[in-house]
Amino acid sequence: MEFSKRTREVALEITCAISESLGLEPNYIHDAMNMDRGLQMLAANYYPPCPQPDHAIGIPHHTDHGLVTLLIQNEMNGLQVEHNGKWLTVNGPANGFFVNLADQMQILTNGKYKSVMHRATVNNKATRISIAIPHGPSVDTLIAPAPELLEKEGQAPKYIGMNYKEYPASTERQELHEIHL
Ligand SMILES: O=C(O)CCC(=O)C(=O)O
Ligand SMILES: [Fe+2]
Repeated sequence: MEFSKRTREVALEITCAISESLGLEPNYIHDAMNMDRGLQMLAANYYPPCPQPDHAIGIPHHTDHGLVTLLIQNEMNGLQVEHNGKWLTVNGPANGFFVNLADQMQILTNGKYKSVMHRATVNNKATRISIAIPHGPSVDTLIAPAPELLEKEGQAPKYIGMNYKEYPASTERQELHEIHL
């Protein structure tokens, strides 16, 4: 209980910083995404040693749903993020969180912040454990590019608005709902 409360505070602080970085009120994302009723989950991943790590994958490539995922792991690395078409291994910070931005953040910011493509590899030395704590809007929130941001930047929306609870079923293609003009 205390852990979920404290991790939620960290995630909310990150949304405040992102709001400010976009020239919006610090509470903009919190309020627009109804985060007082926001979805918080916890996924514990267990990756036993694998004799042929090059022929296996822990979790295939994906982006997370939601706004901000906090990730912690034991002393074994394994998370990889895609950057310029290459997979980069993340050196997990000792006693720290790795922060992944997720799909609804990309939609809300009209693509200014990207939802990171990532995957988990396995190794043949020791068990790896990771705990992912995704934070999302409340399930009944309409997620669309922030009108205030579009106006400020003079941009057209790049994504179609959608209720958050409809989102998981609609993304089997692993593509965000881009508007193709
Ligand atoms: O184990 C990891 O480092 C990644 C886990 C992950 O991507 C997830 O649970 O969504
Ligand atoms: Fe993930």
